[in-house]
Amino acid sequence: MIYTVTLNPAVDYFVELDDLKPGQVNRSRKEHKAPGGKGINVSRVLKRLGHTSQTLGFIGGFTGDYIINTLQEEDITTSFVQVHGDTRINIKMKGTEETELNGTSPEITPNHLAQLIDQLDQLTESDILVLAGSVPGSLDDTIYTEWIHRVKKNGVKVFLDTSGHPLIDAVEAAPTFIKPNQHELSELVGTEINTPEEALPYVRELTAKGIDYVFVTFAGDGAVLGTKEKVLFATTPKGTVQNSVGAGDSTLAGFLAASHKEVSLEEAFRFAVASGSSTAFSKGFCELSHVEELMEQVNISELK
Ligand SMILES: Nc1ncnc2c1ncn2[C@@H]1O[C@H](COP(=O)(O)OP(=O)(O)OP(=O)(O)O)[C@@H](O)[C@H]1O
Ligand SMILES: O=P(O)(O)OC[C@@]1(O)O[C@H](CO)[C@@H](O)[C@@H]1O
Repeated sequence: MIYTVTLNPAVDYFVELDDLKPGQVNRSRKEHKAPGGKGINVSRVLKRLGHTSQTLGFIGGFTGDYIINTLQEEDITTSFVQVHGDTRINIKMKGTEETELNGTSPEITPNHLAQLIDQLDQLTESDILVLAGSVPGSLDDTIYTEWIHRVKKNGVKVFLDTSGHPLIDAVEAAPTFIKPNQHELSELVGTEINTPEEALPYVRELTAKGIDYVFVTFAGDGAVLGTKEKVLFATTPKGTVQNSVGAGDSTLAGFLAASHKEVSLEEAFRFAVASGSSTAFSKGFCELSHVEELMEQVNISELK
């Protein structure tokens, strides 16, 4: 079973406006809401791609109820730990540019934390654990690192998608998979990375630490996937970006979905990139038929 952990879920509130004018009353043209948070997005995309998963993490209040109800309507199993405050609301504004305002997490107590750790301790070597998103302020930045060490003892494979200190710390614990974007990789290695070629030596360093898959995305400028054996480059399909929220989560979900079918590394890479782009070119998340269509535009080569 695939388990996704979202420590800090969100109701994503999408607002479309002509232009965002700071310091003025702005009025939206259109709005909608959706359950959000990186692990939850991975579960929702997996479902669209025909795979089941279970969502874990902390949730609370009326916003939490909305997330749970919507996921259950989509036939996704939820096993969140209930906390006392309200799950945050993240505002995603689309004017001439995309602007995001992500909220803070409700407080997570030691008791809540212990409940989630109990769930993680049930996982076994046939399970995959996705740890995705920011770490709430009431938890330690090293939490992903501790959990990677803990569940690896039981043979669990860990897919990690986070940024900043939690990522810098966790690479030393060698998760199975990481998916930094170009900026997150730059922060991780302490050097600005502008091109896939510049990423190559750092991707090699990371795989040498024992990370099986290092997947670096460059938005519409391609992606890099490194393993111990080789480092691949993929072009991204061309199209009009409608919404980049969840594109990276769709890439991760696409890679998981393809890997479950035991296809070649190249095919899994192609499917993952097409999944990310399908979401970027859609109002919501990707659809399988669109992903398959876009795969034809993804060209893979080896970086040397
Ligand atoms: N302009 C674009 N054209 C084509 N595909 C895109 C574009 N932007 C994003 N994508 C797709 O989404 C994937 C992830 O994009 P990106 O590098 O922005 O990651 P991210 O920052 O993790 O995403 P997110 O916006 O979800 O946080 C890319 O590998 C690509 O497949
Ligand atoms: O604040 P975090 O946890 O880093 O990111 C949260 C978030 O921006 O990530 C998802 C898109 O990847 C959204 O659904 C959500 O609002």
